[in-house]
Amino acid sequence: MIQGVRRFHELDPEIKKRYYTRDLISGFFLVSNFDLYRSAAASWRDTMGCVAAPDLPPPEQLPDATRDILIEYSKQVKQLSKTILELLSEALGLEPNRLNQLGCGAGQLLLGHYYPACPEPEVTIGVTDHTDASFITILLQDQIGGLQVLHRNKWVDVQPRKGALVVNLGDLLQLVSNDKFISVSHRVVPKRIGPRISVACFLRPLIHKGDTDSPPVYGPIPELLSEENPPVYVEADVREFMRIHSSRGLDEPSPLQHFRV
Ligand SMILES: O=C(O)CCC(=O)C(=O)O
Ligand SMILES: [Fe+2]
Repeated sequence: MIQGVRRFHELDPEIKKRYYTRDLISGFFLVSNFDLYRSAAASWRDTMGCVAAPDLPPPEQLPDATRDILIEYSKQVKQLSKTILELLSEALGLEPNRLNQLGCGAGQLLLGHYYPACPEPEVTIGVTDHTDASFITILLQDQIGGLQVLHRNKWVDVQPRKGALVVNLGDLLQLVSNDKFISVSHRVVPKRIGPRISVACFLRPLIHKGDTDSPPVYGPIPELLSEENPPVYVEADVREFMRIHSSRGLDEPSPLQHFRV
């Protein structure tokens, strides 16, 4: 998959520009800095991607350079996401199927990032400090490194390991778990060597027009609430949640705070 993402980003710009758009919903896209002019700094990366669940775009809309592997990878990630959501349900003391039934993996967005080698890493940011809006994000990274998570107020490197995936907990999981799980702040620092390739699959509810008749609303899962554990969030319309998420700079506070009690 890493090679497939690299192949696409290293295509002739004349071919790539067919896919360049700021519409990240309708088909396969290439984008650079979706939050340009909203974040304080631009990110040192380009991103390709598409919605991968409920359905990938039709195969003929996917570029040759990445089509077959994208279809295969997305199939595998869908299976894995079911298992991870089962494990997280159990970790919360819920029925194993609870998070899958809630539709936590029903919508998926797959992104393939390309961080070029950077001549001045001291004054550049790969991607700024943020939490993901997803329930969880399944992340594949190559061996270059640069991903960091905030742990006890210190930035800690997430060392690449061959064959390993990183799973980030996102804001929507924090909301439905009523703060039992906390979404992780992370960022990517650029390197003099590169390119660095990563592939992020965001597990989200169904949010696009036509996906569902009524807007999905998510709040703290009732089984997790009690007198000692009252809800700390109100119910959130996820379209509103995502609208807030994508209309701000990635470096601004997460949409979660809008829904705190
Ligand atoms: O490139 C990475 O390792 C992280 C990407 C990321 O944080 C994101 O896409 O939200
Ligand atoms: Fe992220």
